[in-house]
Amino acid sequence: HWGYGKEDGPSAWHRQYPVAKGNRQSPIDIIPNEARRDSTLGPIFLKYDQCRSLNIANNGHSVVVEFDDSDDRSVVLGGPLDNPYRLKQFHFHWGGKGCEGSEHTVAGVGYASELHVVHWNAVKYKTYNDAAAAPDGLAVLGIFLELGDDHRWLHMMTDALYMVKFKGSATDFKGFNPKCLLPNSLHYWTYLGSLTTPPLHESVTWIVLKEPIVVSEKQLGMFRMLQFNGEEEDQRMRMENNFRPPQNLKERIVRSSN
Ligand SMILES: NS(=O)(=O)c1ccc(O)c(NC(=O)NCCCCO)c1
Ligand SMILES: [Zn+2]
Repeated sequence: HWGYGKEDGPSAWHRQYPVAKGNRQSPIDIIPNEARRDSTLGPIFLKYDQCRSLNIANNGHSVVVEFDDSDDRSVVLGGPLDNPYRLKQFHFHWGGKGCEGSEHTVAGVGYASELHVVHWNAVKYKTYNDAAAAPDGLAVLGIFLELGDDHRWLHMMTDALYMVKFKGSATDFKGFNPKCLLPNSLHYWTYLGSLTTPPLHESVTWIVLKEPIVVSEKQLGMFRMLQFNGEEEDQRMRMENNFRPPQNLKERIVRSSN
């Protein structure tokens, strides 16, 4: 199975997932001066007030909070999107102690972590899995995390991490609204890309916010109590450095909101 180690990590994924060498892979290095300011790009709107979080889980690659996506109660719309995309889950990617951990980089500089809020096109596709394999199936909001003071609300999630220490563990996680994890500004870069983990489907319209949120080293350190391995496995592997490095931009341009 794939992972983030020397033998099963990002440089090996192409063997089982040849699309890893495709033309619209993610993440990328975003170069602000080369992004095309596009006046036709409107603001994005995040309609999360009616969202219903269900559970928090360790899937062996990250920690994921899942939402009830049985109707259009919580969606992202506007910006580069032609219709509303339904909120499905959010998860994080992070580094080891003090080293980089984001997936996208900005002019070659990485952040300590990156939050991905995943939405799917339920107007055109019947299921999330169908959407995840379609070129306009997913819209993922990328939010950078930089180190500084404690984040006021992140503790609501990090307090639950001890319940999902091992791969395959999950627990109820109700009443969490990801709006509390957004920065002040919704200015963004957008480009067409892919899932950053296998199966690496080229199905994502990326919307990467320019303004990071701030979390403390202590809070980010809580993520590293998680493990890649299941409880019954004898090899204990701390969950960290679960990020794919930037991929070739190929024939793409990155657009910038105003
Ligand atoms: N990082 S991402 O581009 O935002 C992203 C968004 C949605 C996804 O579905 C995946 N990948 C995924 O689900 N892979 C299946 C195996 C994982 C659980 O076993 C990655
Ligand atoms: Zn991700």
